[in-house]
Order: sequence, then structure tokens, then C-alpha cells
Amino acid sequence: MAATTTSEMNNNDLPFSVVSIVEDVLQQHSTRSSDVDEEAEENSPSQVVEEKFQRTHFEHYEEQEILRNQQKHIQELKQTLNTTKAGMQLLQMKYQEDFFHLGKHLNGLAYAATGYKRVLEENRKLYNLVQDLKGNIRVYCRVRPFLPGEPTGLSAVEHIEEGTITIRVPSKYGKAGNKPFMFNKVFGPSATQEEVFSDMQPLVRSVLDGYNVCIFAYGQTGSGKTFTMTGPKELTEESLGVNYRALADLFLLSNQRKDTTSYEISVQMLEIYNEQVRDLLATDGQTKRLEIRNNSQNGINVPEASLVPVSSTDDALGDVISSLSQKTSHVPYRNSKLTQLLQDSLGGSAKTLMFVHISPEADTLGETISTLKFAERVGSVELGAARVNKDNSEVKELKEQIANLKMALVRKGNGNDVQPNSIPTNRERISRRRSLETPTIRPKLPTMGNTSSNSKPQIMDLSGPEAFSDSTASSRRHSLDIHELMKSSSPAWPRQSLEDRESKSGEWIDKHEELIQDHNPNSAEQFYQSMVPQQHSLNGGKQDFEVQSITDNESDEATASDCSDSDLLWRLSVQVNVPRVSNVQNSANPKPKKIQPRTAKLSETRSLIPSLIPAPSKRLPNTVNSQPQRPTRDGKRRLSLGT
Ligand SMILES: Nc1ncnc2c1ncn2[C@@H]1O[C@H](COP(=O)(O)OP(=O)(O)OP(=O)(O)O)[C@@H](O)[C@H]1O
Repeated sequence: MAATTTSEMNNNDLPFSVVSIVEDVLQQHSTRSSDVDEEAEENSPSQVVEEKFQRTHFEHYEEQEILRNQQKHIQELKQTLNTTKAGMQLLQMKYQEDFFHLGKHLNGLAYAATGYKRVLEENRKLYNLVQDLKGNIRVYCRVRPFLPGEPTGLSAVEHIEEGTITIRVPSKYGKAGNKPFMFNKVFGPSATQEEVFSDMQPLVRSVLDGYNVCIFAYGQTGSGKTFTMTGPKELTEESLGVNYRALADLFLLSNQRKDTTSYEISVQMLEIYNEQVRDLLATDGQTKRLEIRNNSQNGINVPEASLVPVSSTDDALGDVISSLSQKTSHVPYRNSKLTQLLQDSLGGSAKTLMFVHISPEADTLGETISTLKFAERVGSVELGAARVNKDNSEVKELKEQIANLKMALVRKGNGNDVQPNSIPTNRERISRRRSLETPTIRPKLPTMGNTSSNSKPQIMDLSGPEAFSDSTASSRRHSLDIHELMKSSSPAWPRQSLEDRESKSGEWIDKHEELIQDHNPNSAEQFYQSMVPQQHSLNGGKQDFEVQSITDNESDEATASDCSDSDLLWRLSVQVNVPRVSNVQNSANPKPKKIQPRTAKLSETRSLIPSLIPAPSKRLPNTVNSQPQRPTRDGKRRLSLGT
């Protein structure tokens, strides 16, 4: 029985203490049995047997009692064990349930967090869209990281969040505390070149939709302007700056669209240093000094000539921004070479983006704060909504006629007899209109007074080999044309008749142009490859950066694929204007081209949306500068440009 009990106990996984108690009892039982046997041997047999029986019986009874008690305890223990097990299982289930709920809750929180981020991003896009519609200059702020070897003390930047950068201001700069500055976007020290470019890529791409785009970098020396615009000294694919990426992207798109659209891309690199403009791509081994010219055909351009310093770039840019933000009738663009070149971007119909750069070091905080304040002011300048170039064909033609008439009047006033042929003949007009229709490269229209139909990005850098390219004319390049030309003392500027100019349109537009890409399907990769190993090798004989948007019957894909959300309304204005171009074509061409069904369909769609198009804000024309010249100041802040 003892054995059975033990085995039972074992089978039920009874605690060790219970098993040992049972074994002790069995041990005692066998000891007592042997004692009884010994006593029986000493007494008479019958008595002994009697006593033995009684004792055994009694002991047996006792043992049974003990066993019963123990079994009872075992049962109780079993029950406790089962209850505990059940309790444990319950707890486990509860914990699992709690974990599940916690996970769900966390998921919900994570989702809410991403939702919040999405909403913030959406808000930013909408804010940018509103700003674009108002024509505000977009301002992106970028903070350079601490450089190796620099004392990595306390950063001047307290906090960065989407479009807000908060600066720690100590008491020596006024009221101590945190000062927030708001921009369209703020990139922290860890932002990569790719991140920076991807944010502005839609803007760059809108060049191919016919917009002028100007991108320039501003900030104190060593704050990272060159890094953003070009890249570091050791260029790798990852470290390529905005200029390379923008060009590579334009080549890529032009290649992708080659079946429907032909783009002509050329590059111009200039340096403005001490108010002198130099052609960085001059092939004769010397950097030529250039003069900035403005005519209504091509807007600002730079024929060969020397320049007289006018005023500090820093002051001049500040003055222009100030005038623009106060909406004064006269904006002193001509006070510096930079502002002259940027005239169409700062006051024209271009989309303009300024990168403001700051260093993280606390000891440059004074400069940082004034840079950020200036940049905030720039961000508040409303230029009016950007306008696509190609919607201006009729206006362009009328302006062309007005300019020709003005020219004729001026000549008449000078005693020259003017032939009425300075007014374009029907044939010329038709040929111009045809040029708008051409499905390949749009020829440059040379006649004065005409607004350009080309988009010309610029690249400029004022610090070291800072470069920028020329921007095209917009409809606002007006008042300077005649006066400029008449006042010109540049020997290189052709004293040609309008007819001559028309016949040599390419030369009229820019002497420093050289086609670097045309119909080359591999040009994007070639360009990219050539840039990385050669580093800054744009000097290799390629000149003049000019991107032209060509056909007016561009396919939907050709115009649509590149636009960001914020470009949507800009695109709408492109679309609305297309039917007008078609009309011009039809009226101008005696044998009108058969309109592609795709284009016709587009026209229908487009005709539905004109009411959505914001009216471009109007500005008074600029007059020839009459501002007093300002002394040059050796400003610390500098600019790097790329349009
Ligand atoms: N975002 C960045 N990440 C890493 N290094 C950077 C970054 N920005 C700038 N640098 C480094 O900081 C140094 C100064 O930058 P950079 O030459 O671009 O300044 P800058 O504003 O063009 O100066 P300057 O006006 O004197 O020409 C360079 O060594 C550059 O590689």
C-alpha cells in the first residue's frame, strides 16, 4: 500500500516533502513490526500472539489514520496546485490581453503620429501652394553640421521642426530666450543632398513646363552655400549639389520625353566678384569680363564688356527685397550686378527659391540672427504668381510691335529715316508663328520688345567660383530695352538692324551660348558621369545654360509628369493657355496643321478651368535706375545662385 501511495504521489507530481513524510511513516511501521516480533519471542506464545495482534491492530489503525490525513493533505495540496495553475493561466491570459491592447494602443499612437506628420506635411504643402499663388519667394533654411576639428560646443540651434527653426538667443543679443524663425522648409545638419534636392525637384522640373526658375543660396561665409549648390570638394554621387542634380534631372526628363518634345539645354556659368561679372566658361583660357544687358527679347543677358562697380551686393539685395516687400514703384535692381541679373527672378514671373544657410556655432550667432531675419523678410515678398512663358505668344507679338515702333520713333528722333520694315511683315509674323508650332526646338525670337518663350535657368556663385546663368525675359522686361540699347557703350553689342538681328537670332540672344546637348538620348547619364569624376568640369568648354520649353502642342505627359502638388495651379495656367496658342497657329498658318486628337482633347479640358487661374499680380515697370550709387561694403554674407 505504501508503494502504491508513493507511486500515486509520484504520478501526481506531489511535492517532495509529502513523499518524504510517507517514507518516514513506512520506516517507523517496519521498525515497530520488528520490535513486536522480538517481544513475542520472549513471552508465552498465545499471550504474545494476542498482544501482538492487538498492538498491530492498533498501530495499523494509527497508520491508516495518518495515511488518511496525509491523503487528505495531498488532496488539498492538489487542489491548491490546480487553483494556482488556473490562477496562473488566468493571469497569463490577462497579460496577453493587456499586451495585445497595449500593442493596439501603441499602433494607434504610431498611426496618429504618422497622421500628424502627414497633416503637417500637407499643411506645409498647402502653405507653399498659397505662397506660390501669391508668388512668394520660397525660402529654405539649411543648417551646416559642426565640421571636424571645430569645437562642438553648444549649438546655436535649439530645435528644428519642419518649417521652423528655433535659435537660442543669449542676453547679449537682446532678450534672452528661444527665437523661432519660420520658412518653407528647414533642413537640419543631418539632411542629405538628396533630401534637399528631392524637396525642390518639382520646382526645377517646372522649367520644362516653361517657367523661369531661380534658385540661389545666401548666408555667411563658410555656412554651406557651395556645399548645397555644388557639393563638397570631393564629389561623389551622394554629395552632388543642387546644380548637378538639377541638370541631370532636366537631361533625364528631356530624354524621357524625346518622342514628344525636344529641349535645347545649354549652360552658362558666370562669376560676380567685386561687382564684376566673369564668364567662367571662356574657352580661350582667360575669364572674360562681361556686361549685363537687358532687352525684352531675352531679358537679362551678358554681352562682352567691362563693368563699373555700383554697390555692394549685400546692400543691393537688401534694398531690392525691401522695396519689393514694401511694394514701392521703383525697385533698385540696377544697384548691383547680382540684383540686375536676378531682376526677372526677384521681380519677374519666375519661381524663386532662396536657400538661407547658417552655421551652428554659437560665436557666429549675431550673423546667424541677422541672416535669418533677412531671410524671413525675403520669404514675405510677394512677386505675384509665376507665369508660364509659352502663354504669351499674342502679347509677345504685340509687345514686339510696340518695341519696333518705339525703335522707329527713336531713330526718327535721331534723324535717321526709318523704314517701316522694322515693323514685322506678315511673312515675318507667320514665320514666327510657325516657329511656335515647330515640334522641335523653338527658335529664339530676336526682335526687341518681344518676351521670350524660353526658360533659362541660372547658376551663380558669388564666393570663389560662384556661377550663375542667365534668366530669360519675362513680360516684365520692358522699360529697359530701348534705353539700354541706346545707351549701350559695349563694343561687343551689335549695332545691327532689326532685320539683321532677326536673321542672326542666335547671336542676338547670347554670344556666350554654346549648345551642349541636343537630341542626345544618353546625355543625362553622360552628364552625370562626366560631372562626378571630373569635379567642377563644367569649364570644359561648355557654355551658357539655357533650357527651352519648345512645342506648344506638348503632350500631356510632357507637361504633367513633373509637377508637384504645389505646382498644380501653375500647371493649370499652362493648360488654359494652350488653346490660345492653337488659335494663333491656325490664324497664322495658311495651311494649318492638323491638330492631334490628343491636343484637341486637352484643349477641351483646359477650357474648363480658366476661372481657377489666379490673375498675375501687376507691377509697375522698372525705370532706368536713378538711385545714387552706394559705397561698396565688404559684406560678410554671400550668395550662390543657380536658376
Ligand atoms: N551640410 C553639410 N554637410 C557637411 N559639410 C558641410 C555642409 N555644409 C557645408 N559643409 C562644409 O563646410 C565647409 C564650408 O562650406 P561651403 O564652402 O559650402 O561654405 P560657403 O558658404 O560656400 O562659404 P564661402 O561663402 O566662404 O564660399 C566646407 O568644407 C563644406 O564641405
